[in-house]
Amino acid sequence: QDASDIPKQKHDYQSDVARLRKIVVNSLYSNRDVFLRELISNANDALEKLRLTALKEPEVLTGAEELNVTIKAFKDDDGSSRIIIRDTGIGMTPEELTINLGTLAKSGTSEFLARAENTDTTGTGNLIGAFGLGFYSSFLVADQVYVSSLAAKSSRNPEPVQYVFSSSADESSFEVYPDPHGNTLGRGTEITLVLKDDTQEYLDTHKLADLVNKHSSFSSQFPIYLFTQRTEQVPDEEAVEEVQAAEESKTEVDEDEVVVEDTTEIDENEAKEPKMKDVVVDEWIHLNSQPPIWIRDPKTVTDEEYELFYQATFKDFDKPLAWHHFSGDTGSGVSFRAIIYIPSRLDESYWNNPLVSSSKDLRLMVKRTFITSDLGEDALPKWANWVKVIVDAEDLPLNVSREQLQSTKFLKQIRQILLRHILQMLTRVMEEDSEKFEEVQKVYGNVFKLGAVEDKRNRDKLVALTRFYTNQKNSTSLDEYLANKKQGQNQIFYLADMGKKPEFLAKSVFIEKLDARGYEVLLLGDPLDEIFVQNLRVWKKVQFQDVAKAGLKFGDEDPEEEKEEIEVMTEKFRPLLDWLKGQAEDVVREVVISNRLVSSSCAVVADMFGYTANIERMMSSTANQGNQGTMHEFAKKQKLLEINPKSPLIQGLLRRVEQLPAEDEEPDAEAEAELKEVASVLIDGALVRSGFHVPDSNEFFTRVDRILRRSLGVSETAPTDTTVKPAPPVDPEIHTEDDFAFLDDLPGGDQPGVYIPDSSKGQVSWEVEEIDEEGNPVHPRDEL
Ligand SMILES: Nc1ncnc2c1ncn2[C@@H]1O[C@H](COP(=O)(O)OP(=O)(O)OP(=O)(O)O)[C@@H](O)[C@H]1O
Repeated sequence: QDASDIPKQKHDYQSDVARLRKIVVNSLYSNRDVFLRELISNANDALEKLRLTALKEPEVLTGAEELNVTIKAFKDDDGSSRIIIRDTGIGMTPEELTINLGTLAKSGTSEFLARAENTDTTGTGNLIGAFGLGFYSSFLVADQVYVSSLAAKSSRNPEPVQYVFSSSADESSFEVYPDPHGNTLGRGTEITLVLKDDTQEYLDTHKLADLVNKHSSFSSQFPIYLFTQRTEQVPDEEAVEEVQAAEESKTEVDEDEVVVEDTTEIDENEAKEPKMKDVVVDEWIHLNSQPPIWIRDPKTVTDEEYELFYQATFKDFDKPLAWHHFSGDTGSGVSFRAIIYIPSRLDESYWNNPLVSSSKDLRLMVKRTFITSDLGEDALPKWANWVKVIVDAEDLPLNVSREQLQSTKFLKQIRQILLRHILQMLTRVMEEDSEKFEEVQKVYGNVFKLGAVEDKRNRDKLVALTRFYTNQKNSTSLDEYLANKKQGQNQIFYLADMGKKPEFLAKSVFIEKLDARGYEVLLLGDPLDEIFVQNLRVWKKVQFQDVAKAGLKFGDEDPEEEKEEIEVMTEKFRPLLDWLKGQAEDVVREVVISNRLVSSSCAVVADMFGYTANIERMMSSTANQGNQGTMHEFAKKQKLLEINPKSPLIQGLLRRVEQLPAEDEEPDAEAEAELKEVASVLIDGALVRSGFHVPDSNEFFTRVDRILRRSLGVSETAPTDTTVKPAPPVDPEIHTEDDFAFLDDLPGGDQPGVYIPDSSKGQVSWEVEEIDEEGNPVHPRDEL
């Protein structure tokens, strides 16, 4: 590739590339193998791009006939060891060589850099495995790299010229220049790696073949050929002719053609002449000659093959959690084969935009040829759009475009089929492998709840996959819950409080009695849980009952007896109920005798149409979005104060209320004020215990303070010593600029304006009002 007389354009690497190359060059040797996988993957991408472009512009196919990748390792005449990886793909123009190989465009790379520079070299090795370095992995094994490329001929580029990109591992620059050999490639890209002294092992064709088989045989749909030489014994008599034949086959190989079969043939009647001699036979071996795994019979594919295929195809370096390989017919006569994979984690962005669904990893092939992985928005519902799927349709035309595809029945049908299989597969994991199902729950537990809300058609199957905490178990399905319900119980009890841990919820006043009596209650701490039950409302004809709301029924009550008991109690506590209602009228609609409390004295319960504390919080976090108005205010007031007639505190309060002077008697202002204070603390306490906000927390604590003093026998009116150290005297001296040097370091420098910390961006807004000298706002209208 020497081209001393050709003018070369020299470029400095963009700084990130320089950093990246440094890491690569200095990083551990154990990961060097990845270079081959990365370069083959690039070659495959280039071939794929060519084929897709050719659908619209067949002209790009001129120049080289076969679409393939070839690999040749040899010792050059100058003693250097070289590997040449060549593809007949789309190729690169000189500008593309400069931009694609001299700058970094990959999104993951800056993350990689940040992490790699903070880790020791062992860690870097793992990172390389996880991220994939693309072209730069060449420098793991090579001192010097040449990339010759001839872009495909097209209307925009009717006369492409072959250019070379050249760079060595220790330079911070690269060169791009016209290939001194001219347009030798026909089309595509040839990467020549001049191996380092300590990477000579890659000259070994067995090693190369093993590497390709391990990593790349899945990642390329195009044939990959490896150049090999073997020694063969041939009769000496034919020596001259044989040598010529071998020469011929060698020349053939030296040109663009790829010869798959052994070209040396031995004549049958040569047995007469036993004298033999050794000849070296050149051979191109087809490395990935096995059909792709989705075409194969699932029985013949090993788990490791499924995993490697997944990792190579979807560029996920974690192993999948599970997969399902099947074939079928869409019903409109298109037969297909598919593999569905469940990744081991959800993309971090999954929950950012809960209502938008686009599946990036639904790879559609037709007759083994990749067509598209973009099946448009809503190709799958949101709950399922994280699956990674490969579908190969046998009977669709190869040149179908994405737009055409969307108008075919095929897409709609395949969508239903995929969804059915995803659900079958998850259900099978649930039924047959509880350990794996636990892992699935960890990652996708909330996804199933979302699905049950979103996908009405598959609701029942998705609900069956959901799991919940309860006061009795760490995990239950709704069916298990129903199997455990008590005689007469006709409600599914749940307590929802967003963001709270199950252990906390288990101590709530609302489940006191249920828990004490042995009833199971779902403890829902995730915001999605409440949305889930609100949407579902009923499961297998049993209604969900929020235990923080009115309407709770155990189911074993004798309605007559209970009614009577409540009536008796209500009569007995009438004076207290009436009096408390007067005290609590700002917060609750009614005060009633409770049948849900055991040890607590009282609780605030949402009425049928009222908001529970959980919903109220959700509403107020969106309150400034308006349009809630009176309905919101109305719903907020729909609460009941329930009192526990068995609580000594309540009984004591009743006695004190009864002792208050009647209306026609002389009022006892002091006794009344004291009682009011107790009531107020009781009501506020009930609000807090029930998860609501106290209307005025200052007032609340002042009252608590007074009551505490009373119980300690301290004077209620004795003032606290409030003397404090006053501020130092006025200091009119102006400070030097140095005292404000720190201001320069603040974002925005010394510019006037409001500085918003990054963490609050988008959350704060303000309006600026112009004021006149007297401090009055200036309204534009004033100027009229
Ligand atoms: N053999 C090739 N033929 C044509 N273009 C290539 C070839 N190899 C690399 N390129 C171009 O150079 C770009 C950069 O390659 P690189 O391998 O660094 O990153 P990538 O391929 O985009 O990312 P990744 O390897 O992680 O998929 C590619 O996007 C492609 O445009």
